[in-house]
Amino acid sequence: MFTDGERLHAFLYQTQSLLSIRQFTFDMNCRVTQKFISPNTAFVNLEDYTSGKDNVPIMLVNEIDSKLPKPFDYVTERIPLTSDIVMDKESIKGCSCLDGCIDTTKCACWQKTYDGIIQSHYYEDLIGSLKDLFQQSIDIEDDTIDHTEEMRLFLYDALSKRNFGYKHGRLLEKIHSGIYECNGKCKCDSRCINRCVQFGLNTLLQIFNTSEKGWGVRTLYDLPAGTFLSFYAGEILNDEDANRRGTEKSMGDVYFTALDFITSLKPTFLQKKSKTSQSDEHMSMLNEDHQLTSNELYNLQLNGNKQPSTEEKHRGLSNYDSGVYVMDAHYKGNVSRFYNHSCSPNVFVQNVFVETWDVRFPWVAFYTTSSIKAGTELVWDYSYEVDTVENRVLHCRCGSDECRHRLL
Ligand SMILES: C[S@@+](CC[C@H](N)C(=O)[O-])C[C@H]1O[C@@H](n2cnc3c(N)ncnc32)[C@H](O)[C@@H]1O
Repeated sequence: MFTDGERLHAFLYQTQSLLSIRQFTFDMNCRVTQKFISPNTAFVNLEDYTSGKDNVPIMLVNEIDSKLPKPFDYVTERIPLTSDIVMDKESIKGCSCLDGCIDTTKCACWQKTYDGIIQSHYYEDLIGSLKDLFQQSIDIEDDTIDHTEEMRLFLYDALSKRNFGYKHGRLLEKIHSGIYECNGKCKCDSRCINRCVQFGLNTLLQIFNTSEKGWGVRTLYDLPAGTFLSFYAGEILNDEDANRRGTEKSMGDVYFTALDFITSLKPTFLQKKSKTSQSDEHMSMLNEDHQLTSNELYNLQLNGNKQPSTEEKHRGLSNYDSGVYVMDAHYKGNVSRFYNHSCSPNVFVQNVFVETWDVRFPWVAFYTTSSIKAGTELVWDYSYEVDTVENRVLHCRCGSDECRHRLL
């Protein structure tokens, strides 16, 4: 009997168990064996909508009528639409850990995640106060000593104690500056604690007809907080193709998700622009949890060619073109294309880097914000900006008490 995650992980690691810590929970409210059974009659009931293409079967039920979703190719990858979309997979580095990356302060991949936090404007206050603490702990009288490396290690240690990143296979807090998982160049193996999204789907989900919002996704079992659900699979489009598809009536931007991690890393760049400038407005619409609308994309394209700021150069962001890429799951996609919006979401989005550290191409991964009961719909906040798309109004039907009433 294990009462804490550390001991359980050590046991699984040492015994080279095929079980993963992600298959366990210490959340006593989670009834792990009790499957959700809908009381309604189903007109359609498919055991595996993916036809074996995903890691685990995904059921589909329709309790409203006998329709199915419009056909599309079920894929479990991210597929560049055109040959000009090339990810930089060369500059990725691996760690040399042999302990399953338990000591996160020594793992090069965790350090990459920590470095992102240290440099990100989101964590300015936290990092500032940690740096103050460090200053207080050293001998400031002797200014001949360079404390840079010592401070770096101090910050890594402090961040690891605050549980940034995966904890026993769960992600309890979003990391705005991205997560860098261990990868194919690392010495660690699949038992490493810094690998999650790369294993793909492993929870049992069900696609169902919500009636007011079209198809949606619910969980068939209770899920603890921070559980990884799935990542957004589909086609990667450049801005030109996204514009074309987004404005075509037969396609539209319904299944678009912006890969706008770069824009979320550019605070200096945004702040430097005049508040009233048109480009500023368009850039500020793009936060990292944002499903891109075609108009926004068009405007971004018009205003997107800027000189890199000092911060961009510092973080190596200027190594890449300034294009914003979009994931489109209209023709090719996975279960993630069916997650609906809610103004009180129970799912959050995390940018994760797996086989590439190219900041233009993070994996858009979905995790639970809190523990969720079997049968509950899984919903995230699309963060659309109302009135940004001409002649388009989309009323929100999330039903939450905090509903903002309009999606667009
Ligand atoms: C990414 S798709 C989600 C899956 C979609 N329901 C389906 O049937 O394929 C986004 C679309 O779902 C609908 N939708 C999602 N959340 C909604 C909400 N809270 N209120 C109204 N419609 C919603 C809207 O039509 C939106 O354009």
